Formats: sequence, structure tokens, C-alpha cells
Amino acid sequence: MDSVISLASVSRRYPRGVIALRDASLDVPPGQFVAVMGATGSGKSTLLHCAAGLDRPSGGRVRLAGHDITRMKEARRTRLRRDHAGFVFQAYNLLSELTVRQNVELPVRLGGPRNRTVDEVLAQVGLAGFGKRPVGELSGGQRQRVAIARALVTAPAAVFADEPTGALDPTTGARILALLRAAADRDGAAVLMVTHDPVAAAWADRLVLLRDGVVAHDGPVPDATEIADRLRGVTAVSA
Ligand SMILES: Nc1ncnc2c1ncn2[C@@H]1O[C@H](COP(=O)(O)OP(=O)(O)OP(=O)(O)O)[C@@H](O)[C@H]1O
Repeated sequence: MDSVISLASVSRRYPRGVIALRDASLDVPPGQFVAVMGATGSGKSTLLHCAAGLDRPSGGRVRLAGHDITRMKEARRTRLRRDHAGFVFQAYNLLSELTVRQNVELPVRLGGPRNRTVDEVLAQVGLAGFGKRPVGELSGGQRQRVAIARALVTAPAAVFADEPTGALDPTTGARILALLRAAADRDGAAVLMVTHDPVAAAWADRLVLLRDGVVAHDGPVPDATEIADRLRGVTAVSA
């Protein structure tokens, strides 16, 4: 089956000569959960932003859900993201004065496809009955589950997560990772997650390690201890 997320020789240069990503290639098929790790500044967020169409590469080609978004105009890219991508970021990006239901419905109100009902996705993340609660009253873990429900309401082909468990305790974090795992296994989404945490990465199928903007490793996920060892390897070389 065709990849949902596809980067071919992607590079990203910032002004003043910083090369955040060099010749990075990555193809993620439906139902695969990929963890991206690497030292601070190694290019993880840049890779995720380029893959999701939030940033434009300086070179190479990016496809999302079968569409070449490399040079697509911003308005079309926005529509494509809305229709095919879900986002779960560390800072939740929820509107705290709105209710849980209003937050989850947001992508649909902005014109995204109503592929699943709000009740269905709230039940999936364990928040059935929370619809009327203002998001501002919820705990961090509950907010992140609202963010996941919002990401899944359009049944996106791709889910992008940037440090989704960074602000959570291990037990709450595990619950979030199980939901991302289910998005791949149950819903068939391609999931791309940036994390610093080897325990979080161990939930994925595949591990990509970045070193100075280069893909230094791409393979099946070993256990958390071996991930930590490999990470020390790439971090030590770049330090
Ligand atoms: N808007 C920007 N302008 C200039 N340089 C940038 C910009 N964004 C990122 N960079 C640089 O690009 C490199 C990669 O940054 P990126 O945020 O992708 O790394 P990261 O691995 O996600 O880091 P972290 O783990 O700290 O979030 C860094 O050297 C960073 O300073």
C-alpha cells in the first residue's frame, strides 16, 4: 500500500546557514507507528513539521496522503492538513474556555470531514460523558486525551504527535501512548511521534534517530534500554 507520510531527500535550511535537516527520507505506511528521537536541535520537530505540511522544505519532496505538498500553496496545504492529518502537541493547543465537545468538534467546524462522531471519539479516549465540561477544569492527562479525540474525529490518515507525553506522569503518559498505538492498530493511521523518552518510543513499531539533521538510524523498535543506548550513541557523536 502507498505511504501516507513520505519524505524523499528532504532538506531544510534556515537563515544564517543552519541546516536543520539534510537529505532525510522516510515513508510511513498506514497502520505504522514511528518514533523520532535525537538530541536537542537534531531536527526532530523540523522533520515532523515538514512531513505534516506545517513547514516547507528547502529541497526534496514531501507527500501527504498521496498528495505532493512540496510546493503546494498555503491555502491548499491547510485544507489537506485539515482533511488528512491530526495533531497532538505537548501544549495541547486546546481552547480552555470552550467545552470538551466544542474543542473536539473544532476540526469539523473548520470544514474537516465528519468521519466520526464526537461521542465515539470521546468514548475511545475514556472521556465519555465529559462533553459539557470546560477544558479549563480538566487535568493535564485529560486535556491530552481531549487533544487526541480532536485529532481523531476526522479519522485522519496521518497523526502527528510532538512530545505528546512530555508534560505527563508515566502512568498518564502510558495511557496517551496506548491511544496513539490504537490509532495505528485500530484506525489504520500512520502515526509519527517526536519524543525524548525511550519508554514512549518503545510503544512504536519503528525508530528513527536523527543526528545533526541526518537520519542516523531507521529500523524496528528495540526495547527501551536499547533505545536509550542507541540514543546515547548518536548524542555522543554529535556532542
Ligand atoms: N525558525 C528557525 N530559524 C532558525 N533556526 C531554526 C529554526 N527552527 C529550528 N532551527 C534550528 O534548526 C535545528 C533543528 O531544530 P529542531 O527544532 O527541528 O530540533 P529538535 O530536534 O526538534 O530539538 P528539540 O529536541 O530541542 O525540540 C536547530 O539547530 C535549531 O536551532
